[in-house]
Amino acid sequence: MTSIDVNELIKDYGATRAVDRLTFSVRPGRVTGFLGPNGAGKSTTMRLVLGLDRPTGGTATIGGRVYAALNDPLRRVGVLLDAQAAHGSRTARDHLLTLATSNGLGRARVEEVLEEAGLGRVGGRRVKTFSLGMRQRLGIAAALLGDPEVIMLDEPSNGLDPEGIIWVRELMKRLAREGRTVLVSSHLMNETSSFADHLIVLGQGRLLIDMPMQEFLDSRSRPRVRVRVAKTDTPRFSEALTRKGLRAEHGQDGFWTVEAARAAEIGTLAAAEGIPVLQLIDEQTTLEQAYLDLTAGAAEFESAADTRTTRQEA
Ligand SMILES: Nc1ncnc2c1ncn2[C@@H]1O[C@H](COP(=O)(O)OP(=O)(O)OP(=O)(O)O)[C@@H](O)[C@H]1O
Repeated sequence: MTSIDVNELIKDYGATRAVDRLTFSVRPGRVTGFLGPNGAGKSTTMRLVLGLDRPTGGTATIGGRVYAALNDPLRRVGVLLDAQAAHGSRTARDHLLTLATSNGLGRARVEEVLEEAGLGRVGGRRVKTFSLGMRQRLGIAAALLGDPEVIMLDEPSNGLDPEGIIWVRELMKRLAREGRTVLVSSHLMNETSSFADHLIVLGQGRLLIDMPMQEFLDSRSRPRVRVRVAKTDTPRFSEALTRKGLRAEHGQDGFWTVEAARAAEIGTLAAAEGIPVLQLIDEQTTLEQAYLDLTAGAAEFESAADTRTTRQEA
């Protein structure tokens, strides 16, 4: 079985350290989600694994060998890096045929992957007439062409419609069930949690998380309660929460947000104090929020709005 192994990997572009002493393994038989904000180093890491760039330090290997040393690389590793890579004036079928014949693969395999990617009926159309989603499907078809043990997809759901997103999700799960090594990059935590068994998160070129998805879900998704009491009861309620060691914030909308607590606990506490509860809601911190908290500060580019909010809070 073939793993991708990254060991103490470093890549500098001038003064920018894009990848900073990364060490992790991508194992077969599961889908590994590869996440991080813009500029975190995901694409650079993938390019280094594929020998498209030279590391400044460390190693990146596939099945223990650098990509350039693999025999028959298309049959070992399937890659989607840039869906725009196909030549626009070629038909989708010709694009795949060129790849197939230069790698000793037959015409029948081209038809199989066209069908698999839902492009069976448009295989004769020129790529320049394709939507982004269709190009994405073509890129995935090309990645599957050599029936490879290792599949690396950079943002495969980019431009896909909801049906396409479900298709790519089911495809990745199936490839992993077949025992292949599947590495998929994304920006979106919620989306990744729908298909990945394992999670690797980067921030500013460094490894932030390398753990099973379920473990991340269990550790990051905490319960919390939103509760409202009368203004006159606010000081007593605040004291009661503090006595219980609960962390709470009082918002401008009059609600308290109590972290790591459930409605039953807060309702009982208020009742014991004789404080009428006006509203009480169980909440869950969302996965996307947990991910944003994790990568906060590691994002290279923040939107102007985000920066403003941070300043106001500071
Ligand atoms: N060819 C290059 N020359 C100079 N700097 C580069 C080059 N490629 C990447 N970088 C820099 O390396 C860092 C990591 O970029 P990279 O594209 O790997 O991140 P990413 O996680 O894939 O981001 P995104 O989600 O935006 O694709 C960034 O600071 C980027 O500007």
